[in-house]
Amino acid sequence: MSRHKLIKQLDLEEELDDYDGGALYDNDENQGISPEDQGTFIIAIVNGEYRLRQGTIRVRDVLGPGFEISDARIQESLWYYYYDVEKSVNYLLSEQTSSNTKPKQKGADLKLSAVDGKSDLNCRCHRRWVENDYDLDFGAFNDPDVPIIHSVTGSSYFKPDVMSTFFNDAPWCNIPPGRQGEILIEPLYPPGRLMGGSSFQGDAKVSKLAAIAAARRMKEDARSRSGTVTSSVALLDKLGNKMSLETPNELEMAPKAATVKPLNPVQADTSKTSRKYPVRERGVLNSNTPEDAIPPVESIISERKRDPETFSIPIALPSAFARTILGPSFERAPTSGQDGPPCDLVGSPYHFFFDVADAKMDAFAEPSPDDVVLKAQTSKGTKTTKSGTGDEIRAVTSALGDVAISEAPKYKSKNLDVLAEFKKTQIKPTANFVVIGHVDAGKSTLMGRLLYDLKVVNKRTLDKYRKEAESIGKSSFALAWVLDQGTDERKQGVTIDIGMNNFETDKTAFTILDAPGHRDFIPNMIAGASQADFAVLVIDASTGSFESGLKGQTKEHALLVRSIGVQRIIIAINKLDTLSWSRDRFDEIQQQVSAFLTAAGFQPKNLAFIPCSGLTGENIVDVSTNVKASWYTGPPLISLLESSEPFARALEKPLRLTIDDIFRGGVQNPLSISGRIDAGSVQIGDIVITVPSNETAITKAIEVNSEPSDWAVAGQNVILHLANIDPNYLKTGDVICSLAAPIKPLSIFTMKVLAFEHILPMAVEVHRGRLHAPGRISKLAAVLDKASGKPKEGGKKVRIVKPGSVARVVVEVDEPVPLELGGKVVLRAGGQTVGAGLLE
Ligand SMILES: Nc1nc2c(ncn2[C@@H]2O[C@H](COP(=O)(O)OP(=O)(O)OP(=O)(O)O)[C@@H](O)[C@H]2O)c(=O)[nH]1
Repeated sequence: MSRHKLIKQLDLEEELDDYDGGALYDNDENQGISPEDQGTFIIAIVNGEYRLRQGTIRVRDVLGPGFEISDARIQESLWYYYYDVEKSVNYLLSEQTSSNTKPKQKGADLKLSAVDGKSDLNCRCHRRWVENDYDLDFGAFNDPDVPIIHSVTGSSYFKPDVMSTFFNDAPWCNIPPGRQGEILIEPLYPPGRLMGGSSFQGDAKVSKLAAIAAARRMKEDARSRSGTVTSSVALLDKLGNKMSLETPNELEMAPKAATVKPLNPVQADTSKTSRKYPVRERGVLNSNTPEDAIPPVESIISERKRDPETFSIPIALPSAFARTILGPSFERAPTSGQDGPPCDLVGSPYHFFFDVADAKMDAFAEPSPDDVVLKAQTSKGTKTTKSGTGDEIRAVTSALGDVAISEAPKYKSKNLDVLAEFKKTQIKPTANFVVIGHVDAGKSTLMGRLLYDLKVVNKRTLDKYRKEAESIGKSSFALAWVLDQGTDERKQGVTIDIGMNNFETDKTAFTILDAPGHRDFIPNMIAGASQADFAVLVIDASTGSFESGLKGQTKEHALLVRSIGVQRIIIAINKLDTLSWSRDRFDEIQQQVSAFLTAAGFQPKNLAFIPCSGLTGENIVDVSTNVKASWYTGPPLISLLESSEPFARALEKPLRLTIDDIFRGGVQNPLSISGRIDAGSVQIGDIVITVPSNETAITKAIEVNSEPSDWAVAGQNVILHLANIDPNYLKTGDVICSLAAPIKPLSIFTMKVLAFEHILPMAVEVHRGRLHAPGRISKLAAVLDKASGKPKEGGKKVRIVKPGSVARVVVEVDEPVPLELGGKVVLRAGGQTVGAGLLE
């Protein structure tokens, strides 16, 4: 029911007119009220008004016409008794009786002592009455049975001595607003923070982020002071200011340099210390660390030490919680003054840092970095000259002998010749194949069977899947569960995302990319197809299923993989066990599919047909021994897979790796990405750049097929563990490139497209691997001749491209995308694939 309807029902438009809601919402304090809350608020007020009016009428009825009383008085008692008519009447009657017998007295005559509104609630109420010089009804005031008193001005007040019963009649959480303001007690000190103590106020308030930053710095200081790093800011300033991080090896040092911090909080006044440590900011090396943006707690503290008066802030004792957690050092009473930890930090999280840093690590307890250098100079008899640059450098250089930077670069590159390494290792040829086809054609079951028969999956695991599948009434899907690992996939018996698995034969290392067949998950299918070297098209041969599949995703998937660049396709005519291995059916399907695929651009030599049953395992790893299937004399599926051409690795090209997935949160490797290396190579310590965010990252570690490796090359499916990059700059579909030759992201491009549906200038989604970018076809440049690839006669005046035609179109995307010349792209609109092709 809408708000307006409700108000109408109450017939209270008048009340609404009188109510100045606008003024209320103009008030700053109420700017945060949502429209819904405003509605509720208005209704609450209107309801209250309504109940007051109704109550007034009923009270008057009960009191009778002879009882002289104002509406306001009745409504006050109704308000107090929470619209209870009976209580209000009783009260008004008793009030009338007492006012007839007891004299009134002026409030100004009232003498009250100990008026201290901060601590004594009763006195606070008294003070208010005295200050306002209200006329009070002292008869009622002295009567313990009367909880409320009235001034002669008509206002009501609650008696202080009945405060203990003040809320007795009020429902919890629904205390009338008029009774809330009077009992507010201002806190004596600022609200407690994490450890329950006080904290800074006003401008000096420190954010949680600053607290974390302070904690981190303190930890680093503590580490550096324990002797591992004896380098200094001054020394690095002398030498390191001139550091430029143009080369990867130098950049490697950046994080280490940045870990060398000022030795104590006072020194950390960033306005004075010029830090020149280069850090990355959106892919650019510059001299401002992100920490500079965080209000440094040390600088606040040093300010406080210098000018304690400005920062004289009320102090609270540490809370019991803080004392319990942090022990007896927190027991001491807070102090003020310049020495020791800032008094107002006692009991706050920051105090802990001071306890450690100030008490245990006096900033000047050890020689300063400059002292180290001077000592070194003296001990080696070197003289510093004022202007002799060479001497100065020599002095500093000799001092370096005393400076032990114990932290070795963490992700040191072995500077391997990766291509030579690759040639040496004699890795098996690898091949990725995508399994495509209409929904429920039996793709996952077929692959599950293949892995089971190859002993990649053991019997125990399969028995477990069988049991679990049976328990949810999906026993026929047990083999499919080898690939379908998601809970939803298993519950629904439908593949949703690409299922990946690896297996090896004597000749080749394969990666299976099991695509979802359902039309809703075509974008995921595209992601799998774009990583594939060849495809296995699974067709459900059973009656009616083949026909509906051909109209559906059998056709769409085949066209898609072809447009993406797949040239070889194995067609598994599946579920022949349901047709008693009918050769006729097999021949019929082979004929139709062959005609369609050659029309779609596949060469007949690149097509291979096989009759099979994933469920029974016939013709998968071994040739069927079934007599009914004896008409098939060809090889089993595994042999067809092995006979695929080895993937031609683009080893010499710059690194390209499309991010397939991003993993966050591991302790050792907080940020990792997975994907297939399309081109080039990568090794540990390499600096890579992500496109389109243009962020650099260090390759911390590499995994190839779940095994750690120092390097990886094109064609391998890898996990890269990255460092020195904010995960927010990474998303699936982005491309990891070599620093030397990154992709230039495109906002507009021309492509040659095979139309699946009618194409006109229209909004589309651009798909490439996991990349999905909204955009539009802004221009139809020409319709092309399929054979020659040249514009057809009159093909330049094109308004619409028919399905099956090839056209040149201009595509614009909302955000720049990492696409390159020759890149394969799919265009979809309204949940349908409208075309696919390559960038020109
Ligand atoms: N009789 C018979 N049934 C099969 C065969 N292969 C698969 N099935 C059944 O077909 C159903 C679907 O199998 P899936 O392997 O999930 O099919 P899919 O193509 O992977 O399905 P999506 O990935 O969701 O498109 C299951 O009930 C399987 O048991 C087969 O060779 N013979």
